[in-house]
Amino acid sequence: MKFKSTNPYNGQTVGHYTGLTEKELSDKLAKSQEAFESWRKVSLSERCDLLKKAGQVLRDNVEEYAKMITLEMGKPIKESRAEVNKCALVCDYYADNAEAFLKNETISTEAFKSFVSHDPIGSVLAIMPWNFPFWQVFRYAAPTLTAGNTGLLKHAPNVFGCAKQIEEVFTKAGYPPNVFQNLIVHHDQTEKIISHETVKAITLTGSERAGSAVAEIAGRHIKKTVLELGGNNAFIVWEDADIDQSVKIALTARMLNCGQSCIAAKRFILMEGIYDEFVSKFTKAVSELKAGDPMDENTGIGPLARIDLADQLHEQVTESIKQGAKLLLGGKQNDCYHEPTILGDVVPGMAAFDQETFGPLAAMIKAKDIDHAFALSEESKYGLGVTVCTKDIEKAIKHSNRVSDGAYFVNELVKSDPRLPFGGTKKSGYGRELSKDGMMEFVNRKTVYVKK
Ligand SMILES: O=CCCCC(=O)O
Repeated sequence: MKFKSTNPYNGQTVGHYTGLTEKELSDKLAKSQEAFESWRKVSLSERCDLLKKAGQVLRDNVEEYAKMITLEMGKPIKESRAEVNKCALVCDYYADNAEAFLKNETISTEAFKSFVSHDPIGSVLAIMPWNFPFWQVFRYAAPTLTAGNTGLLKHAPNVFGCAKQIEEVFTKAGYPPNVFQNLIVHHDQTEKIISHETVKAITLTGSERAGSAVAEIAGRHIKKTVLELGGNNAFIVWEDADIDQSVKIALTARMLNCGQSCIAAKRFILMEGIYDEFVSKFTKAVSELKAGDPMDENTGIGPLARIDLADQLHEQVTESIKQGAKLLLGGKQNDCYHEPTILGDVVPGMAAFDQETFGPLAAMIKAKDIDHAFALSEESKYGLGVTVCTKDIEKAIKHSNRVSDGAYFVNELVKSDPRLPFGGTKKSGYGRELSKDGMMEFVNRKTVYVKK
């Protein structure tokens, strides 16, 4: 099978890739198992040294990798560089902390000795999306490989060039062969990979539909999954918030990566008293974003990664307007490009409220008071994260238990950080990435009990 990646900005072909035959795939799976047998015996300090080197390879080649990201999925080049550098950061983080995370945990009992050890489990398959094509892979690979597992990557077909480069990062860093392998495969081959005896667990970042399909197959084979799925984050602005600062945060929260992020703020829930001021300042800020070629240093907003994504966003805009939302800015689509769009007077029942919108569309929603704002925020099947903007920090902290999502950020956009657990609730998935939690997902926390 042949694959092709295409620059969404100009439609030019970026690369051609040949898919693995069934025989090649079986060979790669066998090699992954073989590599695991020796990789698990490599000392932790050596594994950490290699991870540090991987971070250095990323830093040394930031321009080349950032260029591939931008060419394949249209992210503005400055954001692509930031993504590659963040991958280097997550390598450093686990290289520096793996020993502390993986050390035996003593638990006192009546035994002579009792403790929990952290053993690797084998090959972990990652099914990853195109929106942060490097970051999503490194945040799984850094802890998972360092814990002594081997990695298999099934990346999104529109970023197979990135997938190839990621495999090269590990090779250049000096990892033993087959500890990390990129699999150029079609979706149809996924079931075979998941059910193969070599694969012990699966991590997926993607849509609710993909998550459910993968978890179903994995469940049949009693294999663990970590799922990081869609989101419809609320960005709540209280009456007392610093509006200029909130607008600045809101702009990045919604427009980073051209809005193509699960944790992007999508529903802006504004107290009635500040609704007009926030909407007018936010509209001005969004209208000043410079659209254009994502390879251009000054571009703030590029195309969406594929035309079907722009079509889908446009449908959500059109449907919401039919349902009564007011078009305040943008609204037009041209191939993969969709104008940054703001809809006012959005209420539950409209597409822009109920559905995840994966692009530069911001829904402005009025709330009567704080209780109403939290009630609106909770009116979502997703649960990735919520932002609250306010000057009353203590009150905001007190209200953190009103949010059932996986994250609650005050005066900051919901973002991932290697030091903090990352993941969702409800239809946003389960399990945690990053921090110690992320490393614990794919180890056998083994109870050791020793009696004299
Ligand atoms: O679609 C999910 C985006 C996650 C971005 C991040 O981890 O920062």
